[in-house]
Amino acid sequence: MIEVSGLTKQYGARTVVDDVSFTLEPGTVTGFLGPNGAGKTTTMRMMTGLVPATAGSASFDGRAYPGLPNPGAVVGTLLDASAVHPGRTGRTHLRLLASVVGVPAARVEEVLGMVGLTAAAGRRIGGYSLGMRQRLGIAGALLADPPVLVFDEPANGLDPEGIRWMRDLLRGHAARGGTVLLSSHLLGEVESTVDRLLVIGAGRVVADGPVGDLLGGDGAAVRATDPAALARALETAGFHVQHGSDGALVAPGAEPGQVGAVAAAAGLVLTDLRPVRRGIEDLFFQLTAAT
Ligand SMILES: Nc1ncnc2c1ncn2[C@@H]1O[C@H](COP(=O)(O)OP(=O)(O)OP(=O)(O)O)[C@@H](O)[C@H]1O
Repeated sequence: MIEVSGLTKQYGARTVVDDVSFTLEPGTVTGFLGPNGAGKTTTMRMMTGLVPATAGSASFDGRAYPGLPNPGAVVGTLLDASAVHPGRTGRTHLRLLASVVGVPAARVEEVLGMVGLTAAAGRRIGGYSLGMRQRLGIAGALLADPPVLVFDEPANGLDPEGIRWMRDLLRGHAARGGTVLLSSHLLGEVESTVDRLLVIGAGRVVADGPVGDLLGGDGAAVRATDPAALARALETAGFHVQHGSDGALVAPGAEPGQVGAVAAAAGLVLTDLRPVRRGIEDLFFQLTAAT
């Protein structure tokens, strides 16, 4: 288990991470979400000893990262994918890392295959695309098959296929009992990957809980062949009805099943029915307005 307790970082008079505490359980993927500058990277860097904390602590099964005998075998980090020597090939870079974390060179070929870089392994990193650099960074994090992965904005530069691949990788890791923390400023990027959201704003944790609880159904959007009749039926059934900008009707607070039942009872034909979920931006503004 990972325990972060009261982590705080001040740069001069500015507190950029303010008393951040959370725990991460094995078998889960946690999304660390917040807008640019919220303090995600700084928190992750403090957790992994890259920057000293002004106050507070982070421990991995009871030990601080710098105190781990072989940190790379416990925590795989993706914290700055550009911090690699551009003149080296991907393979050389990983072989150097492998010697640091104490894994055989054969493992380099395995992780190159896992991240889809086998064909590009002999090329210089300077010629890699951003997505390829991300994949190389992920390969490095996976080298020692660590139980914990701490990834900062891993979707950066990845195309939709790459994002799907990463989701499978991280979900697979958690399914095998691993612990994953991944940051993003876009909910859509991580929504289907994570079990839990940890939302940070202006250096403080503003929400922490299962995705469904934080972003649960907030209403239903519906289209019908006779929208006016549907609007009347919904209002008669006690739902408030709004006209969405895209022509759909929106019933705040309604479950799609309730809307479907009203339509069925009124003999109306629906052409589209889906839950409306508030985005991270709405959630974020609501949470920060409340604090
Ligand atoms: N070395 C530093 N010196 C001074 N201020 C810093 C330093 N590093 C980060 N900050 C500031 O700390 C705040 C939090 O930055 P951080 O990179 O942790 O945010 P973030 O949530 O990761 O944002 P992003 O999504 O933009 O990466 C920002 O205002 C940033 O300017």
